[in-house]
Parts: sequence; C-alpha cells; structure tokens
Amino acid sequence: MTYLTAFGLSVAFPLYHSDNRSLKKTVLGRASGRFAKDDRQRLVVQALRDISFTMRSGDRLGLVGSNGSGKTTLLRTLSGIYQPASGSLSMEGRLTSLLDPGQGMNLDLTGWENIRLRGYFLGMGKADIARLEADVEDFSELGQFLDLPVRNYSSGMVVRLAFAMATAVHPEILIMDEWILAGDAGFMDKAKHRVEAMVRHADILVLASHQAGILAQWCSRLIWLDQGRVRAEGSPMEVLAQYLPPQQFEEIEKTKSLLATNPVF
Ligand SMILES: Nc1ncnc2c1ncn2[C@@H]1O[C@H](COP(=O)(O)OP(=O)(O)OP(=O)(O)O)[C@@H](O)[C@H]1O
Repeated sequence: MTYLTAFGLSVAFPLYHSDNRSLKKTVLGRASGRFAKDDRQRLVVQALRDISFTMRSGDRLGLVGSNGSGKTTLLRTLSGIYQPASGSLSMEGRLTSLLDPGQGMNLDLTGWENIRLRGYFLGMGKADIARLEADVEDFSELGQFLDLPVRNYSSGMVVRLAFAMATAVHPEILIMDEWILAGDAGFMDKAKHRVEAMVRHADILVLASHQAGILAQWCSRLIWLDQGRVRAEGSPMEVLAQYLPPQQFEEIEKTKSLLATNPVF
C-alpha cells in the first residue's frame, strides 16, 4: 500500500554571512517572522514551518505559492535531499523525484553513458537497460549528440535527455517540479502525453507549479504555501479561488468545464 505522510515538517537555512549588523537589522526588521535564531544562535531563514499532510494511493497533491514560499524546499525534503530541522516523514513506495534537469546527470559522461548509469542506478538488468536506451534515443531525438559529453549540450538538449530518461520509468510516488512542463513548443506537444502517462501510472503525485491550469487538471488536492506555512488546503478549485486574482480564476473555471466534457485522464 503506497502512502506518504509528513508530520510537522520544518526546514531552516542558516544565513552564514549574518554577522554583519546592518544585514541582521534589515532582515529582522522586514522579515515579519520569516527569520529566527536556531538553537546555536545562528540567524536562519525558516523555509518551511510545521507542514503536515497524509497521502494515500490515488492522491494527487499540487503546491502553489509565490516565489520563495517554500514549494521547492518541500519537494526536496520529501525526496530526502534536505533533512527537516523538526518533524518527520514516513512513506511506502518506490519514489522518483524530478526536481531539475541536471539532477542525477554527470556532465562529463556522454548521453549514452548517462542513460546506462540511470539504468544501473534503478537496478535494471541488461535487457531493461537496452530497452531504456532505445526508448530514450527515440524520444529525445538527440541522434549523434548522445555520443557527446552532456557538457556540450544546449540547455534545451539537457532538458530533452533528462525528460526522456525521467519519463521512461513509472514510479509509485512521483515528486515533480514544473521544469518538466517547460520545453520548446514542438517537443512539449509530444512530451505532454508522456508526462500524462507517467502521472496517470503514479500512485501518488506531488507537483509544484505556477501553472494553475495544470494543477486544476492533474491534482485532486492543493496546498497553498505562504512564507513556509500552509495558508490554505482543499480541492484545487477551492484553493485556486482564494489564491488567484478573480479574472484568472474565471479562466481556469471555463477551461475546467470544457475539460469536463473532454477529460484528459
Ligand atoms: N539552499 C538554500 N539556502 C538558503 N536559503 C534557501 C535555500 N533554498 C531555499 N532557501 C530560502 O527558502 C525559502 C523558500 O525557497 P523555495 O525555493 O523553497 O521557494 P519556492 O516556493 O520554490 O520559490 P519559486 O516559486 O521561486 O521556485 C526562500 O526564502 C529561499 O530564499
């Protein structure tokens, strides 16, 4: 049974150059509670404060919030990249996180070598790795660039390779940041179906995005993060009604009712 539970998660980042008095004064003056001292008396920014939620098989959670509200920090904490300062996480299920295109990629290795490395890392045998290679070659359309070190790729080419590798496997718990939804228009058109298949296969999805339309379409629940805290939580339309300016919300409502007659999933 796949599940993911976060209980009272808090994450703080120390401000290492905070000995400077005027920085401290500015920061503390404007911070409205976002900055604090930790138990070692260091000035810290509180990126997440007391976040709790429970997800079971079939749940699709979207994270919204303005820049710096804590979305990426929460995704990284769920993925085990950041240790929470307090609180706990428990989960059951194979987790894949797609947080940035370069994640898990060695720039000095060729495209082919990176694909094989990913296969080994995922515990695949020879036959599965050969299938992964063929799939990524076909989907990424990188051709002979796969023979070159990834360092020689354009940023769009890195996205293509990362995207093709990431979406070739189907995890039980999928943690996604929105880079995966950004690519050149032609590629995204083709990529959309592949992401949707991946999302459809995952038992649990956590997705952070500024694209309200995608969140309304893919998620069953939203959390609105504000200064590291949960400001609102509920069905996508309930939360978006509070989060978005009225005009933008009306557009989402219109699209949503159009999709209801022509569902994606
Ligand atoms: N590695 C880090 N070191 C120090 N502070 C950090 C670090 N990562 C994030 N922060 C701080 O934590 C807070 C939350 O940042 P986070 O990147 O999680 O926000 P976000 O909601 O993902 O923003 P965006 O929409 O811009 O991607 C911000 O105040 C940020 O400055």
